[in-house]
Amino acid sequence: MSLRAATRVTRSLSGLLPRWGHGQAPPLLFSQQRNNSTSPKIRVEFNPTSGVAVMHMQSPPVNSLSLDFLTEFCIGLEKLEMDKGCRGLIITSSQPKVFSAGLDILEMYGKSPERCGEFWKAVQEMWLKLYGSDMITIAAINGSSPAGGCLMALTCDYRIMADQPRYTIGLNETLLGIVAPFWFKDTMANTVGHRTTEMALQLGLLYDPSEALNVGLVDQLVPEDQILSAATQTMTKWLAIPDHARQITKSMMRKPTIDRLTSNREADIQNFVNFITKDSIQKSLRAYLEILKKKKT
Ligand SMILES: CC/C=C\CCC/C=C/C(=O)SCCNC(=O)CCNC(=O)[C@H](O)C(C)(C)COP(=O)(O)OP(=O)(O)OC[C@H]1O[C@@H](n2cnc3c(N)ncnc32)[C@H](O)[C@@H]1OP(=O)(O)O
Repeated sequence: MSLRAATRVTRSLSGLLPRWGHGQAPPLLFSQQRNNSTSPKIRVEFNPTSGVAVMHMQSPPVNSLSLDFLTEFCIGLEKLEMDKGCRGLIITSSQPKVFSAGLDILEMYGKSPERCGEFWKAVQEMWLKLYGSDMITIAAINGSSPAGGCLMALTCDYRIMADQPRYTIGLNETLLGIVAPFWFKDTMANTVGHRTTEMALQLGLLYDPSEALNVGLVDQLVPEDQILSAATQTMTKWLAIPDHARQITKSMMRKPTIDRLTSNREADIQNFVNFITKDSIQKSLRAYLEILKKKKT
């Protein structure tokens, strides 16, 4: 781990200690309204000539993965998957500085077990659809991408990140006092290997772009204004490979990981619900939300 990554971890961890005593009311009220907007959270541009679609995530402020967002994302993905003319998908963000802030913490804080279960099923669905996609999938990561945002990028076939040192990417769940589930861990280990994953997950490491490139978490760095053209160039290379051969190869590589979740889906939902609704975990999430709020003051 580089010194810069270590410093970031230490800073984040020291801020995570809960600051209220037993029986005290939550010191902050968190808006539950942010994700109720009815404007589309995903915009898809499909070019039938090239066979490539670009999916723009446009859910202000930070493309957090709420139940509504995930539902829209999966519907969009399914439509493209069913369109035989669509061979490639580029995923990017329309929000400044952020690719995706990961799972919407407000979906995990103060919610009923039933609602948490519904939410987790949608997270699983997003991963299963994207990791198992027949399309060539490229993440054009034009901003920070922690936790579930990093998972989404890792789930693609290729990752291009904007070379902007203030952006970070990684599975930082432990910093929130929560645990990346086995299929998050498997997806990362399949990309960067066991040892790097073991250390990154325990420490909740968030890498800057050059560190992410060094460990293989992303495949390429480009100036931010070139990210879509670089993704299109890479896509052209991948499109030159016959679809059936590429798809069978992709499936051969990913099927064991996908099968592990599909055969344990219900247990994984139950495990999430039991874990996330624990008082101690709810306190950690509340502390983290407070930190996000305080950052501004
Ligand atoms: C058994 C298994 C159990 C559990 C498994 C759970 C797995 C969990 C996976 C996850 O993905 S958890 C989410 C992790 N995400 C994060 O840690 C990211 C937190 N956010 C940030 O670090 C930053 O917001 C940023 C993405 C780097 C962007 O920074 P910026 O300065 O541009 O924005 P700001 O921090 O001011 O945020 C704006 C606004 O958005 C709210 N916000 C941010 N992230 C989230 C989020 N993930 N969910 C909900 N809301 C989020 C933030 O509070 C601000 O809100 P406000 O405007 O109302 O103050």
